[in-house]
Amino acid sequence: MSVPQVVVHRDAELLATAVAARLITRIVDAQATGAAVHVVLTGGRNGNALLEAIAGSPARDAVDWPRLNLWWGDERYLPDGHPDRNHTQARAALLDSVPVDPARVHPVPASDTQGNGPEAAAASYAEELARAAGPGDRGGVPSFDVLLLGVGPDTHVASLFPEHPGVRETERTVVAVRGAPKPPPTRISMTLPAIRAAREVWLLAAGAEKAEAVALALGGAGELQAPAAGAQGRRRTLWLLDRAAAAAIPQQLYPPASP
Ligand SMILES: O=C1O[C@H](COP(=O)(O)O)[C@@H](O)[C@H](O)[C@H]1O
Repeated sequence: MSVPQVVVHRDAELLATAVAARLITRIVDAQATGAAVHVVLTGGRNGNALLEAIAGSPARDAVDWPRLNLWWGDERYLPDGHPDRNHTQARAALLDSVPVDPARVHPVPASDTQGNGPEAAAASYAEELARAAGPGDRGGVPSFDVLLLGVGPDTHVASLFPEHPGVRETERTVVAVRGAPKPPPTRISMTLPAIRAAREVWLLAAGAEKAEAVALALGGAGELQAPAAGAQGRRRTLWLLDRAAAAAIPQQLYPPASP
């Protein structure tokens, strides 16, 4: 696993703009190799702000959208089109305005399309991921090029909450989450093993309400107490923060040249 690297931007708006530029470049470079590129999206404020920033960037046209494979790290178990679904929010922020191929966009099943409960929806998403995995991929998921995660104020990532059963999962790639402390209580989430199969994991956090969580996760907490601490990419783990969210991180992690 990779050692976390921290990048700090002035504020939430610049964070979204800078990460949008970074992600567009990363996708364009990966697509230039001819390989299938897989990106895992996140919900939440920073995830949606990033998608809006991509939508507003002229460089978005450099992405070969029909060839891009998109997944979600977690989802709220709600009917298709519900405004609180991460998929619905991603469509509004970006996906409805770029020429993605619906066959390559992989939303987590919704409660009305997969009405047999969140456990069945999680199993179905795990199967979909396994079908997309190539012979060289590990752990029953495609080798995600970039897996994005928002960091919650309690250190949750995807829908893996501190001390919840989901964060203890070591085998399955996707689990149902019941009784989540953040509404809605019923969710579907990729697990830490699936997250750690990604080549690059990028964690996003902005705002003073995230400062304690970021400091805890980067300060040596265990993943049960702070799930964000367990989110690491095979090649790269990037913590992309604004100044307010970075305010309490250990001094030695603060990048020296941050503006
Ligand atoms: O509920 C969720 O929360 C996290 C963090 O969201 P934020 O608004 O605090 O940034 C998000 O990453 C996750 O996808 C979402 O389902």
